[in-house]
Amino acid sequence: MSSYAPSSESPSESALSKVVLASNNAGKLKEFSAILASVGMRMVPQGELGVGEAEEPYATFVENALTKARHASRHTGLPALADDSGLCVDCLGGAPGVYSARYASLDGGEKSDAANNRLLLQTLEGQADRSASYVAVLVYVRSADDPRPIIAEGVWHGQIALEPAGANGFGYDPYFYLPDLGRTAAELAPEEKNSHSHRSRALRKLLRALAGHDES
Ligand SMILES: O=P(O)(O)OP(=O)(O)OP(=O)(O)OC[C@H]1O[C@@H](n2cnc3c(O)ncnc32)[C@H](O)[C@@H]1O
Ligand SMILES: [Mg+2]
Repeated sequence: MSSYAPSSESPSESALSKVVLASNNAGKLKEFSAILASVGMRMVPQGELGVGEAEEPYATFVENALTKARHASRHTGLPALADDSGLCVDCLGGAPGVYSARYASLDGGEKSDAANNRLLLQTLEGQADRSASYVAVLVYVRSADDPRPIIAEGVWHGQIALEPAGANGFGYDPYFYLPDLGRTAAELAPEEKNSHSHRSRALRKLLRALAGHDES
C-alpha cells in the first residue's frame, strides 16, 4: 500500500507531508486540509515551497490538473496532488467550466469571485433552467514524469440561485443552491460542505485508488 494512503495506523507526519498540494486557492487549500486531517493526513501547499502558478491552457479539467500536478512535482521533486475544478451550467453548455476562475476577466472584467458571480447572474437573467454542477478533477503524480497519474472526478449537482446567501466557502458558493439541503453551499458549515462536495467526492475516490494502486 502506498505510504500516502489513509491508514488505521498513525502515519508519520514526515512521510505524509511530503506530498505537495498543487494549488494557490486559499478556499481549496482549507477544504483539502480539513478533509485530509479527517483521515489523518497532511499535504504541504505548493506556496510554502515557493512554487508559483502553473499555466492552465487546456479545454479539459483533466489536462489542466495534470499540468498543475506535474509543475508542482517538477519544482519540488516531490509527489503532487492537483485540483482543476469549476462550475458547469447546463443551459450554458457547461460554461464557465474550466474557465470558472477567469470567467469575468475573459469578458473584460476583473479576476475576482464577485465579478464572476455578477457575470453569471447577468448571463442567466430570465433563464428558467438554472441547473448546474460543480466538477472537480484531481490528479496525483509520484514524479513530474509519472507515466501512471491517478485521476479522480467528483460532481455535485445544484441550481444557480437568484439571490446570494451565506458567507462560508468561496467562489460561486453563495449562488450554488442545493435543493436537497435547502441551502446554498455558502450556508453550509465547512464540514457539511466537505461531506457533500465535488472536491471531497473526488478526494475520497482518489485516496481509495491510491490505497489500491501498488497492489494492482
Ligand atoms: O488553479 P488553482 O491554484 O488550484 O486555483 P484556482 O482558483 O485557479 O482553481 P481552478 O483553476 O481549478 O478554478 C476553479 C474555479 O472554479 C470555482 N470553484 C471550484 N470549486 C469551487 C467550490 O468548491 N466552491 C466555489 N467555487 C468553486 C472557483 O471560481 C474557482 O476559482
Ligand atoms: Mg487555476
